[in-house]
Amino acid sequence: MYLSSFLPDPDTKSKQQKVEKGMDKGGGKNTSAYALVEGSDILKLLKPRADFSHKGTYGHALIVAGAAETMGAALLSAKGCLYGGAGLTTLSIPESGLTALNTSLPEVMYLDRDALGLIKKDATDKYNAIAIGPGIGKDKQAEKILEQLLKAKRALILDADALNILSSRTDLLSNILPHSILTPHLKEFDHLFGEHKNWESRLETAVTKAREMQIVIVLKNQYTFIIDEQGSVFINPTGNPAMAQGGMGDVLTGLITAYIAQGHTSKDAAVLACYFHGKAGDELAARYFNVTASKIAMQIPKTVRRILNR
Ligand SMILES: NC(=O)C1=CN([C@@H]2O[C@H](COP(=O)(O)OP(=O)(O)OC[C@H]3O[C@@H](n4cnc5c(N)ncnc54)[C@H](O)[C@@H]3O)[C@@H](O)[C@H]2O)[C@@H](O)CC1
Ligand SMILES: Nc1ncnc2c1ncn2[C@@H]1O[C@H](COP(=O)(O)OP(=O)(O)O)[C@@H](O)[C@H]1O
Repeated sequence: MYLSSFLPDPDTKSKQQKVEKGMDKGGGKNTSAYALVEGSDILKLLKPRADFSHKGTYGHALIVAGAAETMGAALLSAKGCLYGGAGLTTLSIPESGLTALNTSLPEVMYLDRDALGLIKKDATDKYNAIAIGPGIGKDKQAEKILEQLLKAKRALILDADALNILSSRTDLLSNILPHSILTPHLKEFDHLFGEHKNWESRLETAVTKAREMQIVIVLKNQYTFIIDEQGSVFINPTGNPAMAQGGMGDVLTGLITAYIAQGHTSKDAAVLACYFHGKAGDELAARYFNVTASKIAMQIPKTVRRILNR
């Protein structure tokens, strides 16, 4: 299998670049740097829900998301996190979203956005995973919140508007801690790291940046590329065009946050989340012409159960 099968570009030199099946074979020092994620890899990564475990066992996730007009993005991320199995999920949104949160996701806790300004390193210690970005907007207030969270010196999951803010505040890039996860789609990636003529060069930049910054980059597309801190590329084979609807990335961010909260490494959390997100979409697409982001989130526990039962 060649890299070109996973890229939309028709005519790149990547035709010759080999992709190994399975995460064990690819990405290692002496083997191909491109590995196709398989169901068997996922089974090895999943942690069981153990006897005598409780909500504390599965971590506390904080998601900073939403603005008055884009509260939906915040709710979708929280939904992804909840259905992804985090022990506790706290959503930091503007107060105007509180009723919507309590009525649509009663399991999720609320942290007032203004209180977030008071967050110091100690206050973030109680969270096992912190994500910021979906629907927060790009205004000065959103910029300030991002800056403050970066100062808390925690690895973060950075998505959507957090990436857009970073594109215009590149001085903040140096505050991103190792093992943080960036989840750009094509446009967000190019805004952040410069325009690219094709996917192959975009992928090369992603590998360079992931190594340089010691982060994980989830470069979203029909086949999402997960690039780890060593620059190894894991290709996610699940997902389909029925999923091409707004809010899909917000759910993915929540799901990644859930896996980090449950104690996975950044690379494993990204691989698990992308695989199940796409797999849930594939299962739903067998019955529905298009699938909504909410439906994907709610499908996740069924998809995980089915894969474990195999
Ligand atoms: N219910 C809600 O409140 C929703 C809020 N959202 C949030 O709203 C904010 C802005 O989202 P927007 O959709 O306006 O901006 P985006 O930057 O996500 O998309 C802008 C445009 O870029 C193009 N684009 C996106 N992905 C692409 C890809 N993979 N390849 C090629 N072109 C691509 C599309 O034409 C799209 O209209 C984000 O923070 C996002 O999280 C969205 O997630 C949608 C749902
Ligand atoms: N054609 C497709 N095939 C597979 N996955 C897709 C397809 N279209 C979108 N997706 C998935 O949906 C998500 C879209 O993310 P993003 O563009 O950030 O959405 P949004 O900003 O609307 O939440 C990504 O995870 C992407 O892989």
